[in-house]
Amino acid sequence: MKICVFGAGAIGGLMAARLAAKGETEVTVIARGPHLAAMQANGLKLISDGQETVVRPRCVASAAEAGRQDYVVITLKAPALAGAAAQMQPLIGEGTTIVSAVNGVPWWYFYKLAGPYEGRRVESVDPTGEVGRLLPPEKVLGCIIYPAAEVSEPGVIEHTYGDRFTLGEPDGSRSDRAMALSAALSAAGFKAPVRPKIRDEIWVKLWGNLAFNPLSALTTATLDVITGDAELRAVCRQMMLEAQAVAESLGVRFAIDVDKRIAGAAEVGAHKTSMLQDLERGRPMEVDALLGSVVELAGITEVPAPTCRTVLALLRTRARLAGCY
Ligand SMILES: NC(=O)C1=CN([C@@H]2O[C@H](COP(=O)(O)OP(=O)(O)OC[C@H]3O[C@@H](n4cnc5c(N)ncnc54)[C@H](OP(=O)(O)O)[C@@H]3O)[C@@H](O)[C@H]2O)C=CC1
Ligand SMILES: CC(C)(CO)C(=O)C(=O)O
Repeated sequence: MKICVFGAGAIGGLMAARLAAKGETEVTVIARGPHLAAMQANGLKLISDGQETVVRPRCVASAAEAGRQDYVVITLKAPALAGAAAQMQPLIGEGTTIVSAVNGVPWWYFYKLAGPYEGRRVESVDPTGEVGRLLPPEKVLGCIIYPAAEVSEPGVIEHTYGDRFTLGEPDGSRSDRAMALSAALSAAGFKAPVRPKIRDEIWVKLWGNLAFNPLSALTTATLDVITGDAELRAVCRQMMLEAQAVAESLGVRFAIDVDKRIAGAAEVGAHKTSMLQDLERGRPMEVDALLGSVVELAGITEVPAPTCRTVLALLRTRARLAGCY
């Protein structure tokens, strides 16, 4: 099985390192800059549970060098997707499965979503339609990322939490391609269940990101401060309730309630959200995938989302002024 991880930073590096260590799949990573150079020179180092492992997957700069793949796992930050979709074309053939492992509302969200919105485009993440054209939804397998990791120095991935990558077909089927990838990830030491309602899980993950990440970027507060402050917590809760109404109008069912989700985030403690980290490092922020898309879906479904809209306006300006949007 040929698996290419496109954008093998923290999450992609973690996945690639464990797959390569298992040795049952042919793993290629596509990365760039000093991180790629370090992996090519010294291998990919994974630090996890106090253990260091160095593996040597094929590390290349371009899809042309990697060639056709059985699976292309996209682990880019959301703002990089539209620009990178064209670069991925040499990886994609008739039998290729594209695994979308990017936080937020994905470009394929409305593909095979039974109901009045089937086939619509999510403009916030696919503004021109190019992403959907170059990465056709019928090739896509959804993936929710639960682990946490970071590139602590070029070529080195520090894995801090979690080992689950939930998979799911847009139509909910237990397809051969989903089961085969699940088996490969499980053999590499991850939990990789194939779920019938992948959009329900997208929303539970997104629920936290759409509220905590923007508020942390606006206030510079860590998760413990946001969830511990009555006023900020109320803003988060209101955003999450608005988002829940949007999602439910699209057929999503939440397995937990909003207060349980907030309590879960509070347990993470003094964590700087990824959006705050991106802001501090001057990197593109996942504004549209995490919140712009939710406000767009609120418009499509005609569900009022005034708090989400207000926070989005503030966040866009904050991100623009920092050169991160
Ligand atoms: N890290 C985490 O703990 C978690 C991350 N996620 C989500 O996972 C996704 C991936 O995040 P994460 O792994 O942290 O991101 P990273 O920034 O660590 O990894 C993305 C990598 O892709 C590279 N890249 C970007 N564009 C290209 C390109 N055109 N060609 C080759 N390489 C490219 C980046 O290089 P460069 O650095 O040069 O831009 C970077 O190395 C995001 O949606 C994130 O929100 C979800 C849960 C936890
Ligand atoms: C804040 C947290 C833990 C949940 O919203 C997260 O996933 C992030 O930092 O992006």
